[in-house]
This record gives sequence, C-alpha cells and structure tokens, in this order.
Amino acid sequence: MSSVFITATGTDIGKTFVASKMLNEWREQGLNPHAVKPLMSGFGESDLAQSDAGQLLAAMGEKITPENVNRICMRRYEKPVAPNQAAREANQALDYDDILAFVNSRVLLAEGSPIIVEGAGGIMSPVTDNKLHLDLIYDLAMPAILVTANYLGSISHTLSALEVMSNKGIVLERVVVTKPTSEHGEAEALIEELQRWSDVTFEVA
Ligand SMILES: Nc1ncnc2c1ncn2[C@@H]1O[C@H](COP(=O)(O)OP(=O)(O)OP(=O)(O)O)[C@@H](O)[C@H]1O
Ligand SMILES: C[C@H](N)[C@H](N)CCCCCC(=O)O
Ligand SMILES: [Mg+2]
Repeated sequence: MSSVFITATGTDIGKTFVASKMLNEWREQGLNPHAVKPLMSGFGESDLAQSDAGQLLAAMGEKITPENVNRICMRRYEKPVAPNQAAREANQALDYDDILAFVNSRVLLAEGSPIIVEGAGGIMSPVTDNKLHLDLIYDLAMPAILVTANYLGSISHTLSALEVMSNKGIVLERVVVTKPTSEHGEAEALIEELQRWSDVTFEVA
C-alpha cells in the first residue's frame, strides 16, 4: 500500500488520530511516510500546532511552520465549516481540479513512500460547491479507510457510508473504530453489531 485516503462518518471522529497513529507506526518500521490535508477548516494562524496539518507534520517528524503547513495543506480556513462554505465566506474561489492536482503532486513527491490523505469532515461532506469527498476519493483513485465511532446513530451512519462508497466503486481497506471521548461507547460493541450487516474488515483504534 502506498497511498490511502482517510475519511469518516462525520467530523471529530478521529481521522487525524488514526492518521497520526499510522504515521508513527510506519516511522517505527523505518519508513518515511507522508501525509496531506488538502483542505483544513476551523483553525486560525495561532492554532497551527493543534491543527490537523500540525498534528500530521508532528507525526511525520517535521517542524510545524507555516511553510511546512502550506506544503501539505492547499487551503486553510479559520471558520469551522465545510471547505466550500468557508471558501464562499472568504470570497475565495476553490477549484476542484487544483485540489486534485495538489494531492496528486504530493503523491508523486512521496516517490512510493506511504502517503495518507485526510479529508475534511465525512464522506458526504462537500469539497467544492459541486463535488463531495466521495467524488474526491473516486477521482484520486485511492483506496480508503473509513473512520467511525460508537455513538447513537453510528450504525446507520457507518452502513450508509459503506453503501455509498461501495456504489461509487471505492476500494475500502478497512473500517477503523475510535473512541473520541469517554461519552462514546466501546468500539468492540459497535463492531459486533456492524459485523451482522457487513463483511468488511474492522479494527479498533
Ligand atoms: N481512539 C481514541 N482514543 C482517544 N482519543 C481519541 C481516539 N480517537 C479519536 N480521539 C480524539 O477525538 C478527537 C477528534 O479526533 P480527530 O481530531 O482525529 O477527528 P477528525 O475526524 O480528524 O476531525 P476533523 O473532521 O476535524 O478532521 C481528538 O481529540 C482525538 O484525540
Ligand atoms: C470544522 C470541522 N472540524 C471540519 N474541519 C469540517 C467539517 C465539515 C462538515 C460538513 C458537514 O458534513 O456537515
Ligand atoms: Mg482531522
């Protein structure tokens, strides 16, 4: 596996958590993994260290500087909304082909080393005004990891996500179940239920 797209059933589910864990594991194996967060929202310039791009840079063993953030993140917005909404509010054009070109250029630069692309929000969250993350994963032709967690409603959210990904022809590597807060249920209990309805591979983060 050289590239994988990390998506989720929604936001704040654990995509960055899972990506960071994978980057750390690969580095422990002596690999030189990369990560890309093409579109990031919800962080101001003073929060770069806590931002997704900052966390991913740290997990790659790189310094968190605005220049390094720009290398892995094409656009960042302070407003915590979907990228197309944030771009609209900032009166900025956000071109879908530019996003594809940005990610593909990072994949080429990785020269076969593992590379993770993290989406913003969930599988059906918009990227631009006429493309969803579902389209982005498809157009990048990358396999995907779906991150979910045990909360009331997550059975339906997870099975819906799996259904749209399957219908689109996206190759699913596995579903990773996280525990974002102590309010969330145990991952194993969600997996036990999901296994009745789906034969994909599940993993606890
Ligand atoms: N298995 C886990 N154990 C402990 N904390 C977790 C786990 N999974 C996720 N978290 C925590 O849940 C919170 C949300 O996770 P994270 O930031 O990775 O979500 P996200 O899906 O990347 O969100 P976004 O849509 O903003 O990119 C973080 O505080 C993270 O540390
Ligand atoms: C701010 C947040 N953490 C993410 N960066 C953006 C989430 C957008 C979700 C849009 C939606 O699906 O309703
Ligand atoms: Mg994230």
